[in-house]
Amino acid sequence: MKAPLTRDEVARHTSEDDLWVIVDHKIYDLSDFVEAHPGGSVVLTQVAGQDATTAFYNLHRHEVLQQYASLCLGAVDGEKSEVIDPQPGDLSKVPYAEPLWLAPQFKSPYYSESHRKLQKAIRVFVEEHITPEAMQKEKDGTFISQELIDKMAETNILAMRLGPGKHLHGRKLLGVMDGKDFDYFHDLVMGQELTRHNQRGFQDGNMAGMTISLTAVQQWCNDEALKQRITEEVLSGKKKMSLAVTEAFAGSDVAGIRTTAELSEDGQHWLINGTKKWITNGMFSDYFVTGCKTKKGFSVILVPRTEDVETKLIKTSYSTAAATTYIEFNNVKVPRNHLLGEEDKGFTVIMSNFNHERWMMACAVIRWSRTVLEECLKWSHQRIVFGKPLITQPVIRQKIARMISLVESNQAWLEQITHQMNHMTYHQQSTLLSGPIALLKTFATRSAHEIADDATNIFGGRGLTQSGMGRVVEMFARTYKFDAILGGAEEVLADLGVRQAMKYMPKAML
Ligand code: HEM
Repeated sequence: MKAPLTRDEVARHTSEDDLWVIVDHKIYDLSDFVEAHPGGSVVLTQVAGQDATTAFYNLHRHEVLQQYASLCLGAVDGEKSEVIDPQPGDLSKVPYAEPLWLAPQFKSPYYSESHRKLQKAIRVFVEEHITPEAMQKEKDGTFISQELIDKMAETNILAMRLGPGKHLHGRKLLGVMDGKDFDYFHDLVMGQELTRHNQRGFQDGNMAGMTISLTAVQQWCNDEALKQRITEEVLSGKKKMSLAVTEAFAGSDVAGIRTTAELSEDGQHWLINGTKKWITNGMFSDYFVTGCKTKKGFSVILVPRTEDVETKLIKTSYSTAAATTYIEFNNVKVPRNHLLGEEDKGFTVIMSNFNHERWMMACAVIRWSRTVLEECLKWSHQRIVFGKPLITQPVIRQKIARMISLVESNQAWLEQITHQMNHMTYHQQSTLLSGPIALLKTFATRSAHEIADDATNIFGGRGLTQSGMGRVVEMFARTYKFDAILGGAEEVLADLGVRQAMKYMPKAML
């Protein structure tokens, strides 16, 4: 019979080729791992035969133990593990790590049982199917796999990403709800949960282009058969698409773009010439919703990839998994019915399309900020400095207080705007909510700026390191600017928000 795994037994395994330690009441046989340990062998021999729980959590993320579970011999006789081992779909027990509506003790007027069911289902999906691929792609910079796209098409995740609408009717969403019941709070849940793999480049690589361009086809395509075909191709994952507005010549100042669209002599085709820059997912797109200069203004045209479309990868500060692209249109011939909205009236198309994009970006960056807050709460309880946990330092508590206030106020404003979206038509949203959404996104990314700064200081060197304890904070601090710039830069959006308010000021003297 095997000897019971007691602490005395552990204390007998203290040599480099026979080395056991205890972490969280479990015994690990590190004999074959000592040489491979990324932290070196010396530190392990120093704790051989001992309880190394405090030392371990001072230096490692809990997930390390899950990755190396095969080294575990079992629990110490009569003892029970104290650390929470998260299972797919679990809610975090860390205060403020989940939005209040998910904390059992709190109530919210906005969410019902179907939001909870969807939240649970998408969290499991993200943890099981998206996170492993996201981590790999963020590192190697390659694009999303067709296998994952197919899974997201089958479960209707792709379709949900366009927001509520007729395209969801008749679809079963992640097996838990009917598409016709999907509202903007379900949309918010999806937008927030889909960031939880914490890989910012991959987050955009995961069909972000589709979410901001197929919406324009849905709302503005004048040819019903064309609209149905494109929607079917893209939502089934067979074809990919992106929004091609920004150029080297013009970013937020859309009026300055130089790509031209001219009608052919027989009037049957558009001929597109020009370039586009920083186009998310462009490398693997089959269609480009493209902003063009036309005779008397600006128009939006759906351009299919042909041999006259050239795409080159741009390296940015997040992973090339996002497929950020430079595009050249060289006399590309596009059928006339591919015009979206009216000729020369493309501003209306682009501006109303921007609302959902900016709102989605706010959902995502607010959720990311919350994850960083959770990381800071965990780390400051776990990290021992000057002989005490970091959280015992008042200066750290001040930083965390500010983070909590920013995250919670952003989420509350987001939910209030989402509630309005649920009660407005697309047209009402365009006129009444473009200002509030622009201001919300600006406030969310300014908050992210402060949160990234404080979180990096809390994590110290680890906040600057791409692996290990601080990897989530390092990624956030390096990439939150994508949310501050894409979809409209902070300054432009802040200005838009105030100009919208000016429009509605009473004419009379006040
Ligand atoms: C089950 C036991 C252990 C496993 C599986 C393990 C695994 C790892 C891994 C994967 C890393 C790379 C960094 C990361 O991903 O977090 C690492 C780093 C490190 N480990 Fe361990 N480790 C164990 C126990 C220990 C113990 C008991 C100590 C110290 C007493 C220790 C000290 C270190 C140090 C100093 C680093 C470098 C950390 C840094 O650069 O911040 N390890 N370990």
